[in-house]
Amino acid sequence: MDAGIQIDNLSKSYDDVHALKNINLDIKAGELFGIIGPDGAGKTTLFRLLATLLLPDSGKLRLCETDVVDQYKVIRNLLGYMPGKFSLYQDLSVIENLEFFARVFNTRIADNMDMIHDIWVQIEPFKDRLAGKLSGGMKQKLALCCALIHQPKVLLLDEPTTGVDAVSRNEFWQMLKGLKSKGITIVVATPYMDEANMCERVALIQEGEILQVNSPAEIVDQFGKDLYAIKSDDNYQSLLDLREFDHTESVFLFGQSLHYTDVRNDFLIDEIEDYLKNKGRLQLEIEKIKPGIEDCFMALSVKSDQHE
Ligand SMILES: Nc1ncnc2c1ncn2[C@@H]1O[C@H](COP(=O)(O)OP(=O)(O)OP(=O)(O)O)[C@@H](O)[C@H]1O
Repeated sequence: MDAGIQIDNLSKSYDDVHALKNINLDIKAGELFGIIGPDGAGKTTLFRLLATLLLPDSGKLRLCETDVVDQYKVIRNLLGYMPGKFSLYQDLSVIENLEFFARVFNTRIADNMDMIHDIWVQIEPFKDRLAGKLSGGMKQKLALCCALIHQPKVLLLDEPTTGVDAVSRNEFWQMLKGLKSKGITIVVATPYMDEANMCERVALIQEGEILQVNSPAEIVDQFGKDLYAIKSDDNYQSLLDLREFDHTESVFLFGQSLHYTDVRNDFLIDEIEDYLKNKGRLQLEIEKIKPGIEDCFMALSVKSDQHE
């Protein structure tokens, strides 16, 4: 059985909100795939459709060569789903949660220990603690064990690292790489653009539309413009001034600096510096930088808005 996912012309609306607009996506068996987009982009809707919890308005979804709508009972056994919010019973202990999920799938923990062992050993010392009393990182590990206890072929993880500290986030991605080596197809939805680099390929999604599907490295390679980081004594005022600058193609606030592209291919950085100095800016620092996934996302989303 090929554990890939095929999505053809899929649309879903909630009344007048078009949560997914005619999307197409092909995820390969055994891939670690990211669905990357901001809040409200449609990630959860896509996962709920794949997990047989919602029906599409139109389009086809296939998972492990099986139609998700027609054969939803088969799909539920093939799939492990870790929803974004509270998939655990807070007033059951760690072990009781795991036993519960095993029973739902008519299986036993002992029969599936090989699948969860590496993760389970990290939470086993807390097995009698109520799930509600676990730290964010521990809850996430338990939820992952629960989603894996029936040995699914495909694992869907909806924002698994939201609200989790940086160390646990990193550990979590290492765990996913371990699972990938067992041959499971893993699809992770995340609003954190930097997590794209942990995936083999990603789909960038915004307002129900897929902007691009590719490997993170190829997405960055296709940026196609020189990018500059600009800092000054007042970044916000620089942003406003650069929006008025004749040669600005794009300018966004990124943390402690602005990210800027110019419509011209050939120009001197001094021209931007002089322009901002004339506007009264001090302590200017301008340097050419490599684009990240977030820069690519911004550029693609501007293009997509211009098409509408
Ligand atoms: N049950 C619902 N009723 C009405 N609108 C909904 C419902 N669920 C989602 N939406 C809307 O559909 C769009 C997509 O939401 P969805 O939850 O799929 O996005 P998301 O990328 O998972 O974002 P988030 O992380 O905020 O959940 C949003 O505009 C959202 O407000």
